[in-house]
Amino acid sequence: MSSETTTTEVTPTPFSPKAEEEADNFKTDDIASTLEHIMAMGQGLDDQEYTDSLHVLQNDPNTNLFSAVTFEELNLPENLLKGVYAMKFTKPSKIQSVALPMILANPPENLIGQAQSGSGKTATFVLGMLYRASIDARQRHPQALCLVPTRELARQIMAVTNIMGKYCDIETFLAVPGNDVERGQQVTAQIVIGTPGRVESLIKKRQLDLKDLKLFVLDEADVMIDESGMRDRSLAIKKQIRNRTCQMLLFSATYADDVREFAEKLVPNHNIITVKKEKLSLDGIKQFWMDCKSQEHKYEVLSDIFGLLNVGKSVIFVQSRETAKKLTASMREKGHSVGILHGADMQREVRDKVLDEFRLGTTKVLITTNVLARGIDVLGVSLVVNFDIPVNRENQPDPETYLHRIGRTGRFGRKGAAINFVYDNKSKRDLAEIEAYYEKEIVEAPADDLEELEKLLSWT
Ligand SMILES: Nc1ncnc2c1ncn2[C@@H]1O[C@H](COP(=O)(O)OP(=O)(O)OP(=O)(O)O)[C@@H](O)[C@H]1O
Repeated sequence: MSSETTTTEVTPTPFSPKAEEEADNFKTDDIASTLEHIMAMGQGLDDQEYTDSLHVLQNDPNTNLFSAVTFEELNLPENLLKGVYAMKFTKPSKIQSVALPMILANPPENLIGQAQSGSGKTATFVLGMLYRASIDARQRHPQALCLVPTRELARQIMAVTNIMGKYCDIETFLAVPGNDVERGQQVTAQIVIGTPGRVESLIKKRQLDLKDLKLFVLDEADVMIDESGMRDRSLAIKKQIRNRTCQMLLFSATYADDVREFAEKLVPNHNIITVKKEKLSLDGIKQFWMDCKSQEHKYEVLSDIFGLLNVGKSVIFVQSRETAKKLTASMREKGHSVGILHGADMQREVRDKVLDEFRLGTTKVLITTNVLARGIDVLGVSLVVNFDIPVNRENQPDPETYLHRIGRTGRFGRKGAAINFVYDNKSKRDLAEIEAYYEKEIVEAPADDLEELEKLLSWT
């Protein structure tokens, strides 16, 4: 089966003064348990204008947020329906209404799911996990496991699961480095969400037993099966599942052709939901390119943008941690308050704190690597800057990473913009290839006329 979707325009979501006040009063001392609170707060950030526009989108059959059915009509059990309403969702999106009947089917069905960034895939598989884990919640071992590529995404999905699972009598366990299980003890939680390395190590130490697993989810599935380290670990973990009828769900916004083929071999008797690549770019995200003339001049242009324009929360993507550090130093030297997050050589507590502060709005500009390119859902991100055009290990343009990066804005019908910095023939060629791949025009924006840029970025 296949589903093709498009989106139409809605208005942006300001960070409300009330939420900012709450954010100021909120201390992030206990990082591990604060995320749920922050995300629950985030649910209240939207204004009436957004809600009205969302209503329009969810009733327009041409959008990826449309659904012909209500959550009630999807036959969700009462406790899950209450969980959905705790998230303040009123109507399912297209992926939710198409995938949930397969996910909740009995006997369970396998699914390879694709839908645009920010269209509600997380809630789709989280409801699946809560549903399977609730069937016999008295069991004191894992029933559902979700593997993701980064600790940040694991924490986020855990928070969503805990909010949605408020009315289910089940426990969750976050399998990321730093969250240890006492020696001699086993994970008894019914739902486990984590990174492949940590999950594998718990299995090796006999602290995690997957023998009775009923549901195995790979989120950001294309990267989980494409990057050799992740793939090896994910496959080794899958081998530990002895329940032959364990349901498998794969989700991502992108699947390169060869990755999709591999996924199809990996998941037996699967249903598949696909989106054509020309339909993947969201109309709610304006895309621009800016000729910065030289690598060094990119630093000046970025500083000018944040010095002169009043942009909301922004994420700046760079290719390497060295560039992230250099750019952060340069921006701070010029008086900008920016956060930095990268995977390598950064303490995990610091990583958690940096992202929590960005969610709270304490930091408005975050400089990061591809570690935050996928899945991260922070309300109010109105601008993404590709300081470096994304390339793969062979130094070739990487359209999948591009789509995920820009998808940190324009979430669930909101509006946003992405600016791509180019400066030489290679970066221009790489971006042109990405533009051709998605068949969506990327418009030139001037690097030396910020008044004009402000007009281009505006949605009004
Ligand atoms: N039915 C719904 N009604 C209103 N908001 C929703 C609904 N479903 C999801 N959302 C919200 O939409 C936002 C994006 O959802 P989510 O993070 O699940 O997207 P995604 O498809 O997983 O994105 P990505 O491809 O980036 O991983 C979240 O803030 C989520 O709470």
